[in-house]
Amino acid sequence: SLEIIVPRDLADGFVNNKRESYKFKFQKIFDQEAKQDVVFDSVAKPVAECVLAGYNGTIFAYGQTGSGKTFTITGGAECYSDRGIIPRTLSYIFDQLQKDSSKVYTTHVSYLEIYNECGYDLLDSRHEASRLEDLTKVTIMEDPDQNIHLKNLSLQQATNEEEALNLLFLGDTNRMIAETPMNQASTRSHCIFTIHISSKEPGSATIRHSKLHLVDLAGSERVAKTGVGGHLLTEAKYINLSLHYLEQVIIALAEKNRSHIPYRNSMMTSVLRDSLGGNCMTTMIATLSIDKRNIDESISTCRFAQRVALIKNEAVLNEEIDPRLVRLKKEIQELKDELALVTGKQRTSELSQEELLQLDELIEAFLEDNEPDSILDVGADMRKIKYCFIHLKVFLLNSLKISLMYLTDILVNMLKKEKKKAQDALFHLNAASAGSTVLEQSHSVNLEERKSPSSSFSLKEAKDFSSSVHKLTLLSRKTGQYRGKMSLGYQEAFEVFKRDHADSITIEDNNQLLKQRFAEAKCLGEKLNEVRNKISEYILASFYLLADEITAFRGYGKRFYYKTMFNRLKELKVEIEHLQLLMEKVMVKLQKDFEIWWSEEAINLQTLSQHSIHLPSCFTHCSSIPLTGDSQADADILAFIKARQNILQKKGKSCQKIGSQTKTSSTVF
Ligand SMILES: Nc1ncnc2c1ncn2[C@@H]1O[C@H](COP(=O)(O)OP(=O)(O)OP(=O)(O)O)[C@@H](O)[C@H]1O
Repeated sequence: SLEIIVPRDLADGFVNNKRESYKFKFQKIFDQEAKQDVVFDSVAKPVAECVLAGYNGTIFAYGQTGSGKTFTITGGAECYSDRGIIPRTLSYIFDQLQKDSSKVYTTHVSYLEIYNECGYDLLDSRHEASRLEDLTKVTIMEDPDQNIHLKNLSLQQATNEEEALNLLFLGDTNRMIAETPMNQASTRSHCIFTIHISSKEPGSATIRHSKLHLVDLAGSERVAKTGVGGHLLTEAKYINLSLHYLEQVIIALAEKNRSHIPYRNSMMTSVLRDSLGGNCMTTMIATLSIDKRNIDESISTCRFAQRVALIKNEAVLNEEIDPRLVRLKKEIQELKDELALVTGKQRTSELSQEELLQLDELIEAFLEDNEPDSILDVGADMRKIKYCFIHLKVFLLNSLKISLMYLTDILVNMLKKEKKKAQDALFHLNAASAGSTVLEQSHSVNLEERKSPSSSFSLKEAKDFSSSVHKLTLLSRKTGQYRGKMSLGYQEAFEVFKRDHADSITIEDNNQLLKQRFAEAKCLGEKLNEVRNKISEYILASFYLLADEITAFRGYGKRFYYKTMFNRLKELKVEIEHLQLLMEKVMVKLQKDFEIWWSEEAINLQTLSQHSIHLPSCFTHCSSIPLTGDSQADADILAFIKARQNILQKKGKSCQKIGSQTKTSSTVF
């Protein structure tokens, strides 16, 4: 349970009644020290398990701006351990899928942003987003059975964790690039990342479909308190309206005997219709900011969460008969009808008892006939032909089995004799030196353990590793485009800006970490190869030395070592890829911040020159700078000089050296 104590002064000021203590009960409460893996294990893992079993699932984060919704759902951009529910869930799901060979799985992801009641596809690869409006618009369609369909929302196939993570980061980057200062995307829009899973047992006609929505809602604060106006007010109204409609849906669902639930009032409630009061395992995460100023928002968040907890969903397995199979069955029936029409006989799928007896006699006669040219003629009936083939196959296998048993007996006897000779020789040798009886314990080593290691885990994966970590991600292509466009002066200014940006420490830290991980991976890769070769030698040796137990035991130890190293290498691969994506993301943010700042500086300088205002004293040496006459280029040059001066002034240092990096340095500009 959670108790919020409102101090008397606050109770008098902001909250109408005089209550000082508000108590709430929840399934689980995490304090601010809670780590992401703990949150994943207790919140997301149970839902992911249900989704893997074929149920729909939703996890949504609700709370005021800055309370940690994005941090919980997506994760922090600074370090690997900060990754949130989405990357951890992807990792868990793909891990489980890999372990289950009883079914064939297909996985897709989609990423939808809802801003001002309009939906946008964050994974639209056909468009390079620089504004939100550039992204493909998604609209809602309803079929006659009142099922919701999202038109234009792309479903991207992801066959493994790496592909899914790339898509997540692509969507996050599109979201970041498309946001404007007026639209701080994370604050003012809702985002829904969905993992779609289909599964089918080989040979079965039933397909299971399930989806997992991971939802990061817009900030839940009330408009009246935020004190915004103009465009922001319109926006805030939309956001508050959609959250208000969400609240209405929740209230309606919690009421007994309510027949109409107002899902259609907003896009978000329409999309989440199944998650709220429908066929879905839904979990809500309420995020609170413990700051004293936010007490009333925290109380209303808790109240909302309490109401949500009252809703009862009914989750059922989503199964359907494979439509291809239905079509094929129909086709078979039509063909059967056609055949009956041509032959004049209606054929059943089974042969009659009488027909089977006749066939057995024919086959027997055929097998007993020593004439090489003899023929087994059963007519143009596929059922009879198949029966003959099966019969002959069984006959052949039985004959083979008998020959093998005979051969094995001979071989086993040979082996026993050879082994006895080797043991006797070793026994005499050992007895002469220490009287050891090591060999007596030999029989427990399982032949299964002597198989080649490559049969239980694939070496190809280890080789793929080195190539995949160097692969260009979708994001680096995006950042590459930016860099390609820069002029020399622009690049120099960007370098100065980057050096002093708050995120430069993150970049540097992650860079160091990446280097360490690369080195570790390289070293592991080399060792892995070495061990692999040793194992092959041992196995070969133990095979030729007719089960020398000591050698095999050593080989087994190496195998275990190999497996541990291989698993570590796999972990490293995921971590390195994640770090690379984090770095790309920070770089995109940095470039974006720089462009905003750069254009602001250029505008400021243009204004200065238009109003014939003299440049400040720090610009006096500018007169020696040759200007080009082109207003845009000159503004760029002057903006850069001013930027450099600004940095130097703030740092209070001489012109030659720009000072050290600080976390708050973004305020410098
Ligand atoms: N548990 C946490 N540990 C460390 N940092 C956190 C934690 N929760 C949030 N933060 C940090 O607090 C800041 C705000 O968090 P976040 O962006 O997740 O809030 P939000 O609720 O999503 O806000 P918005 O409504 O604007 O999207 C971020 O810088 C984030 O890294």
